[in-house]
Amino acid sequence: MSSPFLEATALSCERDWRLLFENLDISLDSGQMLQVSGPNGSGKTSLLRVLAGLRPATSGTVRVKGQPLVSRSADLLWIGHAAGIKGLLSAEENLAWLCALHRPASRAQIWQALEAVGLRGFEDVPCHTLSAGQQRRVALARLYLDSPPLWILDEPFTALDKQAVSQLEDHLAEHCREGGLVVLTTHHSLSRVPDGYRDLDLGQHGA
Ligand SMILES: Nc1ncnc2c1ncn2[C@@H]1O[C@H](COP(=O)(O)OP(=O)(O)OP(=O)(O)O)[C@@H](O)[C@H]1O
Repeated sequence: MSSPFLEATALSCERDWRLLFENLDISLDSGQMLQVSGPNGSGKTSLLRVLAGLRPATSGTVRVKGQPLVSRSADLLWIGHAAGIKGLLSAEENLAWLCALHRPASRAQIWQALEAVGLRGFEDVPCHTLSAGQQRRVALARLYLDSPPLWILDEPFTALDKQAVSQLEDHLAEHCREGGLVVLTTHHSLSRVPDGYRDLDLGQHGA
């Protein structure tokens, strides 16, 4: 039997001597979406960072395709709750830089991705002059470029208007339908979820 794409076993996480969650098991395969929910401070971001290999768990293991997770794994795309873009660079430059680190993209592909997130005409202005929602769209444009199957997204809907929220929901569901996987946190209640949707409430499963 093949291993799940993402498998976390007996995960526990402590921060500042506080136990956020313990003994958490997660198994996720192609087509599935996991929404990590729970109150502020319950450990959602901490869990996502552990699953993305950006911080160690206090105990437990994370495996991707049966292998121990390595930091900067090429199998996953992480977008944190801060837009994570450089204000002095343009939208195009930000994406070119991020893509160069992971999966190179041509100028035409980057412009297409920016168009997909409604940023046509804003490709070459410095990002610090964009609104918060536009800056979020720059970060999310990576979801419209060649990307790994597993997307780990911390509060991706922050600052987006209604139309952009709806578009992103559709895009995430489509990614799952096409065999991708999504792990996300959001306080927004999703109105369209794929068949393989699951919720993990750290308010109930946390420590
Ligand atoms: N860099 C840090 N150093 C120490 N403690 C931290 C750090 N980041 C977060 N924490 C603590 O870990 C706990 C969980 O934080 P986390 O950001 O994972 O929660 P969250 O569920 O994502 O919250 P929110 O819904 O507010 O985004 C909080 O009590 C927080 O104070």
